[in-house]
Amino acid sequence: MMEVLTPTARIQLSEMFLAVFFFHSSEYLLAITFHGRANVTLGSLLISQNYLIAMIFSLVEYLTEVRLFPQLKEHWWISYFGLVMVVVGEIVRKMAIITAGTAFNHMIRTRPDEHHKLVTHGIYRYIRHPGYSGFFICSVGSQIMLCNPVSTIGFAMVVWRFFCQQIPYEEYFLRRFFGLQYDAYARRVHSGVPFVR
Ligand SMILES: C[S@@+](CC[C@H](N)C(=O)[O-])C[C@H]1O[C@@H](n2cnc3c(N)ncnc32)[C@H](O)[C@@H]1O
Repeated sequence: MMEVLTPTARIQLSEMFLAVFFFHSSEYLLAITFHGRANVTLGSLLISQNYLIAMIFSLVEYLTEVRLFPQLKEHWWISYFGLVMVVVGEIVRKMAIITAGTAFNHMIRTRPDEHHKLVTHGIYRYIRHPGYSGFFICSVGSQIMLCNPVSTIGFAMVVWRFFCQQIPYEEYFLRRFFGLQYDAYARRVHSGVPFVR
């Protein structure tokens, strides 16, 4: 397949596959590091059905456009801007996971746990949901990197909408666990996701 692709497409698709591979393998390894092998399932790879559909859609868009409008993919400054977003998003998310440690789990905690402490230091001092913020930047950046206009808008809308629902749900439990301490923290620090206070 690589032979039928333009040199540009080979570079951009390789960057995409590397970014995806790095994202999932590092999420899994960090989950094992903080929670132990016995407590981590393949769910920590964060590959859901909806995610696979989005990735296939993005690939189909890329391959269609590279055939019909090859010039669209030659906007290297746009592509590199997307690459920078992917790297920045990854750094923000990994800083969140490393800072929160065992408090960062892939399933929202709905029951109090004596070992669960409110994290407000490190990157959480500046962003309330750095893990989500990083994911948002990284996923939108991946589509900008591919110069995929439809998927850029689609990913931004779908991921934003997901976090719009996820954050109030997660914070409902955080308020129950940490009460006024969480209220004060939430008043002080922005969520890190656009238009979600
Ligand atoms: C997938 S992690 C995401 C954490 C955070 N929303 C973020 O974006 O960095 C979800 C878990 O983190 C926990 N959590 C979220 N914010 C926290 C904080 N500031 N301190 C401790 N635990 C937190 C929640 O209870 C939930 O079980």
